[in-house]
Amino acid sequence: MNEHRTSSSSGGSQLEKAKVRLVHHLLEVKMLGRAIRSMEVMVHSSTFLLPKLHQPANSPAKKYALVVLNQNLPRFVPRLWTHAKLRICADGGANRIFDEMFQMTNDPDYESTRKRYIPEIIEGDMDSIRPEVKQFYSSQGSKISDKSHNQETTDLHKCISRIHRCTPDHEKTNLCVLVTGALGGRFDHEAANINILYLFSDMRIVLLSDDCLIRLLPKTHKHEIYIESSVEGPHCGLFPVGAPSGSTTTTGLKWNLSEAKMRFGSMISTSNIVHAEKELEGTVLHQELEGTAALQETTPTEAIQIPQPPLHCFLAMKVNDDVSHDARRQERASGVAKIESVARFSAC
Ligand SMILES: Nc1ncnc2c1ncn2[C@@H]1O[C@H](COP(=O)(O)OP(=O)(O)OP(=O)(O)O)[C@@H](O)[C@H]1O
Ligand SMILES: Cc1ncc(C[n+]2csc(CCO)c2C)c(N)n1
Repeated sequence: MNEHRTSSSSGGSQLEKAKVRLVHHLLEVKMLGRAIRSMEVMVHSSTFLLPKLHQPANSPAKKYALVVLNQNLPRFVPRLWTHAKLRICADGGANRIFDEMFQMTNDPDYESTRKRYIPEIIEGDMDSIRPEVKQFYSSQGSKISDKSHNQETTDLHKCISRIHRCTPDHEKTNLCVLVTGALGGRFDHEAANINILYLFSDMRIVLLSDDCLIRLLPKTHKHEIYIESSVEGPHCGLFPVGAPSGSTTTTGLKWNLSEAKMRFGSMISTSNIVHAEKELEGTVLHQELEGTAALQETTPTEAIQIPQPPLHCFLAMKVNDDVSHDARRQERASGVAKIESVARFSAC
């Protein structure tokens, strides 16, 4: 009898515990939904890849800073160079500008081409820039920022630190830092370059190569990403690096996610395709991640706390030639894709 009572009361308490867990879970879902709805939208676009002629007249004025890394220059560098407000070469990136701009601009006059492309700053540990290149740019007025004493951070890190330091907070959101040659080379460099997106998540940084661009979708916002279908896509991927994305919902992709969990070691979205023909104006991806602080504010009990703040997700987008801009524009309709994602840590 006693035994029976014990097991039944323990069964009862198990049921109670399950109920409490369920209530907590429902509360958590409700709060996450509320957190998503209250987030501001961050708009992204890659119009910097387009020739000036094709840039939308009414797009909001964005300032670009260009950082050139020590890798083959992507074909659109001359265009980015012309429109950037600031140009920084990361150490050996200066060799690339010195050596490769002729071929890119098809200008037979070497001397005058060189003198047209002078970076404002060359920043780094100076172990890759050639002495004659350093001498040339120094004589043309470039600031040489020699950080050879610092072997703790990469040259890209040093460049972005400088931009971060020199940009007032209220201007950070209106500045886009384009980093060329960041992808497709040595994997340790590529991974370190991606890490920069996370280290400086309050800045808009786009890593670029001839084939791909990567941008962070910060956890603080919802995101609308207008895809320039003439020069980017249709392939794309979403990567929750460092932390799981607990619930991601997308529209406008061929393989949409519906409250899907993404994490490394499980499902991630790769080889996805922008597939937004049904919608009309540019492709938009929404991704939303909430932080611990927001949850703690609204959490009625200690039990539903997220153990660590979730991290951000990044979006990788295929980049294409823009030679047949008009043809391609007709071929692939622009559209709107949305991604909503909530990062959540589960106990497992
Ligand atoms: N193969 C590559 N792939 C991706 N990024 C690169 C590659 N090579 C250089 N970079 C980027 O360009 C920046 C400047 O390159 P540079 O060769 O001057 O760097 P470094 O610090 O001397 O590199 P290393 O590790 O070879 O000593 C690096 O900080 C890195 O961000
Ligand atoms: C844990 C650790 N790993 C590697 C390096 C080496 N390192 C990192 S960035 C950099 C500069 C490259 O220009 C160098 C040499 C370090 N310092 N600490």
